[in-house]
Amino acid sequence: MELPPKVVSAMNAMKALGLSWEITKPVLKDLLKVYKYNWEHIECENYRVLADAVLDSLELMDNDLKKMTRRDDDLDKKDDVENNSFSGKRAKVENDSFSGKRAKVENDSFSGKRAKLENDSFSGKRAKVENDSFSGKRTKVENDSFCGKRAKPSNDACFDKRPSHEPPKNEHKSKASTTIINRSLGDKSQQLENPISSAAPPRPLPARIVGSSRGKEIALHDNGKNASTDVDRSAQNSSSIRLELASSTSGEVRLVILCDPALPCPNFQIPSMEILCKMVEDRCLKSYKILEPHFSLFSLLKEMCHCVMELSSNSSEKRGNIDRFQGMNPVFSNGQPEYVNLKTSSNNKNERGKDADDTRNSGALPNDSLGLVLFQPQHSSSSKKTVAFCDTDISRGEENLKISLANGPAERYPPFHYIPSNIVYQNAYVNISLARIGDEDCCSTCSGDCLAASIPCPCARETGGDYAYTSDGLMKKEFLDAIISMKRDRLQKHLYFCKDCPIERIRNEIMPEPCKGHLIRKFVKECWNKCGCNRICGNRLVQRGITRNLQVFWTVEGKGWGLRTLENLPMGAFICEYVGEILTNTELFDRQLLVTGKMRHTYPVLLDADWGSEQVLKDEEALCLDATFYGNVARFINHRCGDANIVEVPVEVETPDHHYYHLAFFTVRKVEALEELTWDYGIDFDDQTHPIKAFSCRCGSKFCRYRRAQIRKRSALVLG
Ligand SMILES: C[S@@+](CC[C@H](N)C(=O)[O-])C[C@H]1O[C@@H](n2cnc3c(N)ncnc32)[C@H](O)[C@@H]1O
Repeated sequence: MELPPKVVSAMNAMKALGLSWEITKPVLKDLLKVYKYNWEHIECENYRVLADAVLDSLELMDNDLKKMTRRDDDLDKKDDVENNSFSGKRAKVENDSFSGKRAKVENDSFSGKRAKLENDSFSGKRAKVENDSFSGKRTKVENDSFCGKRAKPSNDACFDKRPSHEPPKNEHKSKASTTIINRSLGDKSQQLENPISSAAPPRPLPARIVGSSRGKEIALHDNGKNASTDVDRSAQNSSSIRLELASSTSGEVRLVILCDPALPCPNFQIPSMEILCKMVEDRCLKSYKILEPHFSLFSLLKEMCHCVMELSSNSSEKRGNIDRFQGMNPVFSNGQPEYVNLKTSSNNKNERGKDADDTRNSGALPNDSLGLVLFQPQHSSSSKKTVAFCDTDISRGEENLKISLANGPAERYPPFHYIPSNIVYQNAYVNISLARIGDEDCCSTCSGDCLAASIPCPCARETGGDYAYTSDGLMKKEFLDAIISMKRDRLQKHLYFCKDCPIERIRNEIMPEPCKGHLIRKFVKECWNKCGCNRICGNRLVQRGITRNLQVFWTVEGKGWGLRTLENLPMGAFICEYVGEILTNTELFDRQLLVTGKMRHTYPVLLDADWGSEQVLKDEEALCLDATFYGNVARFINHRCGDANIVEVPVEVETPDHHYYHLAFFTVRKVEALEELTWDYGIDFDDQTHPIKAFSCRCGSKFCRYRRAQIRKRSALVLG
């Protein structure tokens, strides 16, 4: 029978990742069921959800095989073996592939915290958490993904896959969450644990706006005195993060976000309100194409409050109360539950006459506030969290333009010294002297703008007799294309192999391995001080520094900080140079040995053009740039496999040799404002010998090499 085109496309996409039809088919089948045959979810991000689900199923098969082996050895656990025979496990693998996938999607969108947030053990969720005993998050998510919308009996059936003798590991944790509630809400907890619905019928729409796009359920409650008790229990039962909206007849409206602390999630961090808002706003913009320029989550929440008031009291008189709704405050935590206070009182005093901000530290909610409450899970209460509200220039005036920092966790902002141009650390030999620049390497007879002259000057020699830049200050397409194709073809032909490779020498002085090859680079040569042209000559671009509006921001994919543009960029636009300390490779190697604990290196770059063309390069001539301690904005550029939107171009400015040069980033396509700028670091994720341990790539590209490497590894484990 001929397969539907959508199925064929999905299969082909998986095949391209090395995943066979046999492995993909059952997973896809289940995914379609879960998503009610809505292909949109499955197709987005080049079938990312499907790829994750298949990967998870492979992993589970692998785990199951391992478990089986262990169990085979253990005669006392005969029942276990029966429960987990390969065929019996099949259903489990398929189911888990979904839950795994679902967890992944949500992790992706909430930078690792989602899986945590997703678990709902607040008040009425006790039974559910008790069921959740199979293996932490996964089983819990399985429930949500598979059975969340079903009637209770089938819900329970989902959990029955757990061997009956396994203890309910998380039972005690649901108690912990209750403790938090009581502690956090004080006398309000009872109201929130037994929420009572509004006099008006539950309104699914506002709930959807705030929390549904990833399948989150939101309970809309009213804890007012005159309300009835027909809460939307189904939503409550299947929810994992809840936003409670409570209003009273006295005009108080409170928004409460409840996160479950029940399951261990060492990386759980409460996001800053500003980041949270930004993220939701970005999503809204993306999903709903909201064009209103002043759209903000807070306005939306405020609107929600208005609606609650209007619906619950049938009166618009109380709007005044909410109109005094104020902006959020930065949140600082010292182990207390964190919340942001949306004050109803214009003088910021609560009814006890205390400054409302003080309640941040008391752990109690002010009685007269609109509290947007973020509960901090108990297990991470000791970790210090700060929220950065920086509207600052991270370059401290060193660049032509301010480089802003969008809000993010302040404690995660790296301690480094901003420098606008490279600086020699110690032993690197960088010979910058006018004497080394011959007549053929400069244009001393030029004047004004070289690009305006009818014949290209000697400085264009390096780029084949034509300038690499257009008169608009962009890199020419042909030049960009050549650079990109050389980078892509690295395995084919564009590599130099040293006789005596400085890198291999450092790794093993006595028995160095053969050189792994160095990329042959296509250089740009800019006019410089010995040239007759002026400073605004079109062949001086990189040396004039940053001219685009850039911003460092906290990525949602879990990549840490990243760099984005605040303006639309055409193809070929210069972004910035990679600036850092100029080190010899030995110095870099020594540094890496010294790095301890949580200290992380940025990815250093080797200035390795032409190494292979030299006989033997002395250590002090084989250079690299390290931006860990001293660097510029480029240290925030994250990696993307294959289809990054910027590319690094070697640029010769002060020296005619290729030991030391500048590495400048140019866009390879149009980039829209607010898009992250990414660069392919050229990492080989299979290379275990690289001095810097590769990270788990979360670039999200369909060309992701890390993902492929993982697939290869797992397939090898499972299949052979
Ligand atoms: C040059 S820094 C980039 C800025 C970095 N994200 C930060 O917060 O400072 C390189 C580091 O960022 C992280 N990173 C970059 N690209 C990544 C990706 N695609 N996936 C996951 N982590 C990434 C890795 O920890 C890497 O070592």
